[in-house]
Amino acid sequence: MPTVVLGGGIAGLSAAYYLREAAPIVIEATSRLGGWIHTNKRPSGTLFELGPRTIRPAGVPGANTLNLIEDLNLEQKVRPISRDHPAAKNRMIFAKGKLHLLPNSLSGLFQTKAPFSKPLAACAWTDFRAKRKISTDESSFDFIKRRFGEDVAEYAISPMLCGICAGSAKEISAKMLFRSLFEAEQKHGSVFKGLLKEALSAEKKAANADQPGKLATRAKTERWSIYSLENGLETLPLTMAQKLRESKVEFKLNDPCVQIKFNSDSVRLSLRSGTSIEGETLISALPASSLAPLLTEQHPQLSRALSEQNCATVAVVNVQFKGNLIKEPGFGFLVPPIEQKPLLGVIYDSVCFPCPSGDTVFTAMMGGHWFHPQFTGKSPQELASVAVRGIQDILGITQEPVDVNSVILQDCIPQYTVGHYERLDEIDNYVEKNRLPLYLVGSSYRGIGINDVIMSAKLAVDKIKRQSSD
Ligand SMILES: C=Cc1c2[nH]c(c1C)Cc1[nH]c(c(CCC(=O)O)c1C)Cc1[nH]c(c(C)c1CCC(=O)O)Cc1[nH]c(c(C)c1C=C)C2
Repeated sequence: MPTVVLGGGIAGLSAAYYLREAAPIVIEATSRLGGWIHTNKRPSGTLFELGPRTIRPAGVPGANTLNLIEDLNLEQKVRPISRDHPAAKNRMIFAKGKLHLLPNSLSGLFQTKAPFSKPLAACAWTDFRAKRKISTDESSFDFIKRRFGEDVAEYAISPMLCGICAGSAKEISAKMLFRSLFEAEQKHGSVFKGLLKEALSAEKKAANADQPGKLATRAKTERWSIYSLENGLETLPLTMAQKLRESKVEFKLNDPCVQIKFNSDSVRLSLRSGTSIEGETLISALPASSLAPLLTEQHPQLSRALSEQNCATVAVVNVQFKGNLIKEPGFGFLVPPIEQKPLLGVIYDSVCFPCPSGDTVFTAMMGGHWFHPQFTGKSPQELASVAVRGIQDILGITQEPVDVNSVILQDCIPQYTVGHYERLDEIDNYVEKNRLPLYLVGSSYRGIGINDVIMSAKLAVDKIKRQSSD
């Protein structure tokens, strides 16, 4: 019996790719593969990315993605941005009516730069003096405020979390971004005291990873900060799908799963069309909240635990203006939630990847944790006007755009709220105790970035292969 992969986004495709020799079946509810990775080529030739647009090469998961890209023969299509490129160095926040460049050098950390009221390096002193608070988890905002001060929580961490998960730092678990810092405080009483130990354990982790391939080594030597692919990031899932088809992997598209039942040594999936599929093992690459209702009848407790996760909805508006309008090149800017603006942030796409026409391309992101009630019921066109006006106001642009595309990405980013990792333990324990042949991969669990998601698929497939050879 085959392994069944549920979901044809990047997590499902990666799982199927790592498992391709065992001929898995991939089930996807829609007619499209690739999930949130979606590149829209405009009639002018400009690329609008509707979802993620770049990947980081750093760390073990970063090297793993580069190994995969090399395996897919996509090396020639990689478009890297080095660490000294303005898009890698210059990150801004819009606060108190102005754009502010975040410090990008050691000396910058020792200067008082607006909107901060003291040099960021002074945080080390705040951390040394702050009392330890014993807890299993707390919000990112509370953790950073306690250890480094309110300024840093409000103007550095809150916008950063908008840029990563479009979420509120007041709700997102401190362990999502600051796990090692959080644990350093719990163990050593101060974050800085624990940093040395963290560096040592990072080396140990790296020692356990697969060997970096040629491309990952090149990324290190050439000091890449981020990269994309020729014709946009969708080249990655499209190439994977093509290779999977060549490997005779079976796809069932346009047929959502409506129920999952586990038997003693197999799993049966009922699809909306009435088809039923039997497999030995199930890899679910669906968001936890979409998997939950499929398990309600047979495993209500597991279903309840999975359904506790919320996802944020993001409006993504791509905008093209004639000519070069960017005075200060950079990655773009983020807007701290305390500013109460409709924009979460704006990416300067054409700084990273210039338009052949010399035009300026921006992507505005809106909503996220604050989508409802602010934008409830608004059409993509209405949201496009809000975004265009926001960009024009902040950047002092008087001309109208030559091209705009607006989409609402419904429930696209899982929110790792306080208690997320404890809930994951509960889910894992349930699956193990009930000996379910179920593997959970994708952005709902242990990392929302593309690298994390691909890595989750690799780890699940490695485990399946180990178990079947035992
Ligand atoms: C649809 C909106 C998304 C927002 N965050 C993500 C998406 C898909 C996912 C994400 N973005 C970043 C990370 C961190 C790790 C990484 O892989 O780089 C993750 C998991 C960082 C990031 N944030 C923005 C960009 C362009 C990037 C680089 C990676 C990528 O292309 O997604 C900008 C940005 N993202 C969001 C907002 C609100 C925003 C604002 C300018 C939400």
